[in-house]
Amino acid sequence: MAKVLVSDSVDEAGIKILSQVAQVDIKTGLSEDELTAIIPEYDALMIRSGTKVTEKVIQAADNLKIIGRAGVGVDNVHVASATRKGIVVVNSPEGNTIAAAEHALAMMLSLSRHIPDANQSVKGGKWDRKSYIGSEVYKKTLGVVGLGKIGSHVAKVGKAMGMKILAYDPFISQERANQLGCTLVDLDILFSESDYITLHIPKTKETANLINAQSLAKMKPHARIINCARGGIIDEDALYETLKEGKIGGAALDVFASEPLGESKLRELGNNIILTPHLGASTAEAQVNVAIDVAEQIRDVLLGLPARSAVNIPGLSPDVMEKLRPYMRLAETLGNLVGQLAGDRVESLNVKLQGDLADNSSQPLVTASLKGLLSKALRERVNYVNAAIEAKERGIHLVETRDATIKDYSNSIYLEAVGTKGTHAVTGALLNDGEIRITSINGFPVNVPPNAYMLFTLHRDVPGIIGKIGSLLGNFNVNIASMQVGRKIVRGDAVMVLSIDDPLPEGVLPEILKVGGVTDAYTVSL
Ligand SMILES: NC(=O)c1ccc[n+]([C@@H]2O[C@H](COP(=O)([O-])OP(=O)(O)OC[C@H]3O[C@@H](n4cnc5c(N)ncnc54)[C@H](O)[C@@H]3O)[C@@H](O)[C@H]2O)c1
Ligand SMILES: O=C(O)[C@H](O)COP(=O)(O)O
Repeated sequence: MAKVLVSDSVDEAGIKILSQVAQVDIKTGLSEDELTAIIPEYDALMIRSGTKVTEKVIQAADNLKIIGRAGVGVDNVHVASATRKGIVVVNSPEGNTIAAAEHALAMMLSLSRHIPDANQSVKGGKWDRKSYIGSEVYKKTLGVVGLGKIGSHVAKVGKAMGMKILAYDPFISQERANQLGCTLVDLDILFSESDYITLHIPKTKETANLINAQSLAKMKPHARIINCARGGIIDEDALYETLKEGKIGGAALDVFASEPLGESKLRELGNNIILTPHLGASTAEAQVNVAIDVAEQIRDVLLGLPARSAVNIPGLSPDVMEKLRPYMRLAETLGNLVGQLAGDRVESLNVKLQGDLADNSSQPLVTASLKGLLSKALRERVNYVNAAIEAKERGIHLVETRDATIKDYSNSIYLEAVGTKGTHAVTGALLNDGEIRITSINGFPVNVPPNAYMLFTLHRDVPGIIGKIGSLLGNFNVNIASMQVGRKIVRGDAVMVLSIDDPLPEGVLPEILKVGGVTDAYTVSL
């Protein structure tokens, strides 16, 4: 039975789903070394933001097939290492959108009405109504940095509260901004014109310290800034100085450059800052959503099905996947075949998707072809996640072409590879019952199913050759299951495809090559 490690606290609904297909171990609070020591036992890992899945952990994860992040941000996972190792990384892109947006809105209202301090004051025995005069958000300007899922919801609610919404997001269309009633502006304008600024962008190389002393200096003296996105997007030292000197109205932070927040000058500030311990996704509803979403994906991947929200392989809708699944097998088989014919050190692979496969949704067939091609060298180390990266690292030049006009067998895949044994090309298609047929070898038409052991010869189409090869195989006690010859013109060049019951014994291939008229011969195992 597969084993799943759950190393952060996730909702029971997720554990129930995982338990249907796997042994589930819940071990939270592990150090990097502790996690590295036990990870080789596991097929899947389920985490939230607490577990740091470092390169070291991934290196040790020899059986891991999937890392499921019960939430949005995968910045705590070394995704590049996971991809290289063929581990799928999935998340729950929408499960906590509303929770995070509502937390940002709660922060905005808490700042504007001094809720945390007023609460402390009353609990401390006071009845002070003068110190907590607030300000309304109505008719104020809200600047949303990042108009993605969370930013859009914040913008909608802000709009409903009567706020004017400015937005900065270089990747969002004017049309989308118009739909949301937002005015797209550049970051400088957003900072200088907003009364409230809320961040909803990922932490990337570009966004690290995006909000720094210069941007904070552009804010209006009473303006407030909220970060419920990721720590490290605001320079915490610059924010501390700005707040300490009273240059802006306040700040509310749910996320920090280093978490859990240790000793920090931010804790010393007074009532102009609100700090929460990364609570954006912490609602009962969001935790059920993300746990179910991610557990279902882990279950599916363990059962050999695709994941719907993989961050390191393209996600496919179920209907596209349904159409492609049989062709993935075909592409992989043909990749494996052409790779064996082309020999070692394949330099290039041309993948031509024909007929109805010639649309963009068929892209995974290119990956499947690469997986097949590399399977001889990499065996089970290559999969749909790392095939493209492994091919690139080996310097394999990939050419993809599409031709919707080629309709023989209605949908077919043509692969051409160049390797140490020269240029070889194969075409394959599916019969109505889903059976694979190899339909051409090096341009010679054939119609053969793939077989575990096969022998291909290239020869002159002259009388006697087939008989000679047949008796040679007989002498070596090789049993032929099926045989077919493909030729373009009578007495020209031809290809012979033999399916045999066992691997070809040592020494037979050189004997076949000695038969007069045989120009080349290959054994293939599919
Ligand atoms: N505090 C929490 O508990 C919590 C919960 C959920 C999500 N988050 C975080 O909130 C953030 C937003 O999540 P989301 O689901 O809305 O993501 P999303 O991908 O839907 O939206 C992110 C938006 O940021 C934009 N963007 C990217 N780079 C940008 C840049 N340099 N400048 C401006 N805009 C840029 C993108 O175009 C996109 O529209 C993420 O960092 C996520 O990890 C935090
Ligand atoms: O990216 C996210 O989904 C949030 O930061 C939530 O993190 P959490 O799952 O640790 O609460």
